[in-house]
Amino acid sequence: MNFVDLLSPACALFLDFDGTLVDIAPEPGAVTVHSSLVPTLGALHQYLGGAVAVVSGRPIAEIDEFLAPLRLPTAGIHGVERRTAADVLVRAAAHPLQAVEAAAMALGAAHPALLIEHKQASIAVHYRRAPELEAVCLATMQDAIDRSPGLTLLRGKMVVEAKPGGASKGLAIEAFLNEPPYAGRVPVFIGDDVTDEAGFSAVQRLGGLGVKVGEGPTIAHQRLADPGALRQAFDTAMATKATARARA
Ligand SMILES: O=P(O)(O)OC[C@H]1O[C@H](O[C@H]2O[C@H](CO)[C@@H](O)[C@H](O)[C@H]2O)[C@H](O)[C@@H](O)[C@@H]1O
Repeated sequence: MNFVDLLSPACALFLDFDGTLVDIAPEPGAVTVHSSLVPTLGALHQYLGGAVAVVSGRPIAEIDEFLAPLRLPTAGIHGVERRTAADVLVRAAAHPLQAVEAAAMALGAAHPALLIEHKQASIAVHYRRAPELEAVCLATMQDAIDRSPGLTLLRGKMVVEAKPGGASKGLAIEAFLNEPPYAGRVPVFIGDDVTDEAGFSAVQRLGGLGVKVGEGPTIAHQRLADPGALRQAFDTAMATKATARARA
């Protein structure tokens, strides 16, 4: 892929976090932010006139902590919350989590290898340390979701999550694209997980490009090997643009 061509000032760039900007780690708190990432994202944000946003399954507050001191426009919890470029926080309707919370806590108590993540509007059960528990996690969460109006099941990398049904990464990207400075630009979304397919679908329907990071089936039209390849491509693109500007 030629990121130098892709990253023109006419594009709006939407970025997933885990598995895309950072490598997957054994647990959510253990990810490492590469030293070049924050300066590179800052340079991209400036180069694209502010038309960059993170679109993550994590809460916005966690993304802010990982990327500090950079504070980008961000959609969190798969689009349930969204901080616009004008710094306005928009939240989708919340739905009662008691049934899924109780089911997840009982599951965690029965199987200490599971990690239960509370994200205000959603509950995630991570089974990375016990992959053999996938089926029981899936069945238990689906049963609790069936008793929880408004919630839907989302699967990700070694995780099953109950989240509000009215939000998705695709809808979050479309909302950004209705606002400045994203409106009228060619959208590019880069992600790695099944949860990112809704984002690929949205940008490609709107004439843009989806870029899948890593292996696995996807509807994205382009692919990169891993987060390291993406960071390298960004660094190369920014260096090339800087050289071109210096020569002009
Ligand atoms: O949409 P993303 O920004 O990619 O976030 C997706 C989920 O990422 C986190 O879980 C995943 O990454 C962990 C750290 O690498 C890994 O241990 C876990 O197995 C993955 O599922 C995060 O904890 C979730 O809340 C996000 O939804």
